[in-house]
Amino acid sequence: MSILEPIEESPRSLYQAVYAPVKAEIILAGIKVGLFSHLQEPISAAALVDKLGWEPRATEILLNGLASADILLKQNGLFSNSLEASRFLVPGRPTYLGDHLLNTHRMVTGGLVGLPERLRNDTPPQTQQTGQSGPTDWSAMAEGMANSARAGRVQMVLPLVLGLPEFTTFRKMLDLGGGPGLLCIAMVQAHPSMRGVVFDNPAVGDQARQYIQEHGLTDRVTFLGGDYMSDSLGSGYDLVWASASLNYCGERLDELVAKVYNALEHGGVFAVLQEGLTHEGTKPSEMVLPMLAWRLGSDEGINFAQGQIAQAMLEAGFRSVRSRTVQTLHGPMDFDVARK
Ligand SMILES: C[S@@+](CC[C@H](N)C(=O)[O-])C[C@H]1O[C@@H](n2cnc3c(N)ncnc32)[C@H](O)[C@@H]1O
Repeated sequence: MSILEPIEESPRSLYQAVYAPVKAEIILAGIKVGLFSHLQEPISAAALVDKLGWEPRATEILLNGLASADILLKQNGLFSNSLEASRFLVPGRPTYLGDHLLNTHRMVTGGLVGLPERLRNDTPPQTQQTGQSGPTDWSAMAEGMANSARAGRVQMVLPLVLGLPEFTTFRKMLDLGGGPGLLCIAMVQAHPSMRGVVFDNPAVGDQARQYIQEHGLTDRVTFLGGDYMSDSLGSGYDLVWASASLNYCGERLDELVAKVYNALEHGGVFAVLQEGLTHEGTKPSEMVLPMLAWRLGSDEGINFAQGQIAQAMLEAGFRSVRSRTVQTLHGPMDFDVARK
C-alpha cells in the first residue's frame, strides 16, 4: 500500500472510544477522594495540596484534566466546580450522584473485564473489578437511585404521566419495580387525591418508607414488598407505571403483563417506559452498550425489542396500545401506554 493512498474511512470514532474512559476515570477519581466538596469556591492546586496533603503533581494533573473535560472551571490558575459538578458531584446534596456513578460504572464495565479470556474459554483474570456475577443488589443502590431520580428522572418522567388524559381521574396507582419510590411520590404529589403503592423487592422497603415519610405521604403512599413474578401486586389500580423495571421477568413477559391487566380496574392504564431495541437488537447504542456487562455477568435479565411490550399488552387483552419513543437522560426509550 502506498503511503499516499487515499483513505475513505476515518478511524476517528475508534480513537474517541479509546479516549472516552479517561474522562470517566478522572471523574471517578475525583468522586473517590471527595475532590468536589473542596471546589465550591475557586482554589489553586497548591492551596488544595496544602489543605489536603495530596501529591502535588497528581493533583495538578487531575485538576487540569477535569477542567479540560469541562467538569471544572479554571481561571487565573484557580479551579472551581462547573454548574454540573456543583449540582451532581458535591456530597450531601439531594442530587449527589457520586456513589450512583461509581455503582453504575461498576455495573456497566465490571462484567467486561476478562471478555477476551471468556471468548477463548480461558480462565478470566482475577481483578478487583470482576463486576456483576450475581443478581443486582438493589438495596445497596437505593439511595443512589433516589438521588438519580431527583437529579432529572422525576423531572423527565412526570410530564409523561401528567400528559395522560385520564390523570386527574386516577384514584390509585402502582409503581411496579418502583425502587425507593421517588417517582411514585412525585406522581402522587402532583395529584390532589390519588393514592400510590410502590412495589419492589422487600430489601428496598426501609428506604422507600423513609422517603414516603420524609415527603409527608404516609397516608397516601405505601410500600409493598415482593417479587412481581410470584407475589400478588394488589388490585383496584387505575394506573400501573413501570419504568426500567420489567427486564427481570425472564421469558415470562406475557405472564407479567397479564398479571398487571388483572390488577387494573376497567379503563385502567398500564404505562411502561423501557428500552425498545431496533436494528436486530443493536440500537439505540446508548441503551445497548451500558447493558452488555450486566447481560454477560448475570443471566437475571432480558432486553426488549421495540414493539415487544406493546405486543404483549395487546395479547393480554388491553383494548388499545399507543407507543412512542421519548428522549431520556439515558438515551431514547419507548413509552407504551395500554388501556384496559
Ligand atoms: C432499574 S431499577 C428502576 C427503578 C425505578 N422504576 C426507576 O425508574 O427509577 C429496577 C427496579 O426493579 C426492581 N425489581 C427487579 N426485579 C424485581 C422483581 N422480580 N420484583 C419486584 N421488583 C423488582 C429492582 O429492585 C429495582 O428497584
